[in-house]
Amino acid sequence: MYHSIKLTDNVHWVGVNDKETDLFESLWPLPEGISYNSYIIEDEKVALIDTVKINYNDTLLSKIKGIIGDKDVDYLIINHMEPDHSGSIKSLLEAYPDMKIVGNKKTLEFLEGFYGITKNTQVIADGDQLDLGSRKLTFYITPMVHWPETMMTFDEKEEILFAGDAFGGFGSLNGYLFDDEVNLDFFEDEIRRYFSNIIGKFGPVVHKTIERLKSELDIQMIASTHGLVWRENPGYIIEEYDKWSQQQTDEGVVVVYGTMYGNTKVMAEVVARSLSEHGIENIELYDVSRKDISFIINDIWKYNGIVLGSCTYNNGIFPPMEYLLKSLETRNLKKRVLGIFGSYSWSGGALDRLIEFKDFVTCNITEPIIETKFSPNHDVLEQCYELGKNVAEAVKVNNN
Ligand SMILES: Cc1cc2nc3c(=O)[nH]c(=O)nc-3n(C[C@H](O)[C@H](O)[C@H](O)COP(=O)(O)O)c2cc1C
Repeated sequence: MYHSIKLTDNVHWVGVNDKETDLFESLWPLPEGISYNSYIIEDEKVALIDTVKINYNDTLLSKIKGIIGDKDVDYLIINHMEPDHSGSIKSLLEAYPDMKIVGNKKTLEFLEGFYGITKNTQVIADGDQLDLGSRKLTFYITPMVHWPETMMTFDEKEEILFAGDAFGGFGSLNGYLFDDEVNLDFFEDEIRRYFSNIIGKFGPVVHKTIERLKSELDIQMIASTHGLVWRENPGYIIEEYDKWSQQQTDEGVVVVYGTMYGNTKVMAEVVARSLSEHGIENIELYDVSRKDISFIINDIWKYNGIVLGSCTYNNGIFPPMEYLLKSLETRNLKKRVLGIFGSYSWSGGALDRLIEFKDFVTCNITEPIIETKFSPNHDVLEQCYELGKNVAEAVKVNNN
């Protein structure tokens, strides 16, 4: 069939592209869509690995039939129960009533909780194998590489790792599927945006899992539930994920400001100019109200410096900046050079919250910490310039 794609003679991608959903998890913009990847292995037994979002059930079924015709699907392996991958389970059971659903203990708890399915199940433990005839599949339980039930499935014969959400990214598959079929520039950004926003919080677990995979498996191909299949250079995406999981960064600074009437913006622009004058080539300057937070977090995951400035709003920090701070605290931000500054006109509040943030995250604070009452005067702007200079020097030293 033309609309499924061969990974190998007996392994096919039967996933779908979603260009209709605007916000992934109702949070993260999808300007270039996303794919939900499902794979079918046609051996003596037929196994399907993960399904797709409920809206695409018919497309998935027609792709499956295009490969196996009237044969049955014997096993459905669930690496991840999030509804964008488990949405078609009920439809598949209707089409293939004898199909066995394979998952770990937690998977089955989620299967019953979400879909009321308790029959046709086969529970596996870490390291268990499933014999499909000419090949065996081995299961690796990888809790919290995104959810508690997540696992990975390794095809011993073809050395393909079906990795669940790990190694996935945003961006639909526009005709291409494999890493060697595209220019990776776009994908590198969209995969990092996916990692930093969706998986970033679980970095230490991801790192441990990668260490285990590297030591136990010889991986020829990585087939994730989102985005590209890595067949030319699976090592590339493993190393990128590992780097991000440990918050290793490149030299550069992200300056983010929250402003209503522009005073805080003036301060941010002086900091940015000073960064540039002091040799920093990668500078991102964002108005926190106007740039979606997922793109800001993506850049923060890329670079080793951050400068955050905010106006005061109702005795506290400006609400969009609070959202960013909370998001970074949740992701256990560390190893960054950090600069902060605030503005107010009577009670203050923004800088207090930024100081609380500085104490929460494991980053190196760079002096001066600046606060202005009303519009920034000459002295304040001089301090902003000083902050830019000091941050520039610190990120050059601190490039990890
Ligand atoms: C709606 C609103 C609420 C504010 N609430 C406070 C406040 O609670 N305490 C305070 O010290 N300043 C408050 N301010 C003043 C601003 O924080 C201050 O003027 C700041 O310099 C504005 O920066 P901006 O020009 O970057 O928006 C408020 C201003 C506005 C417009």
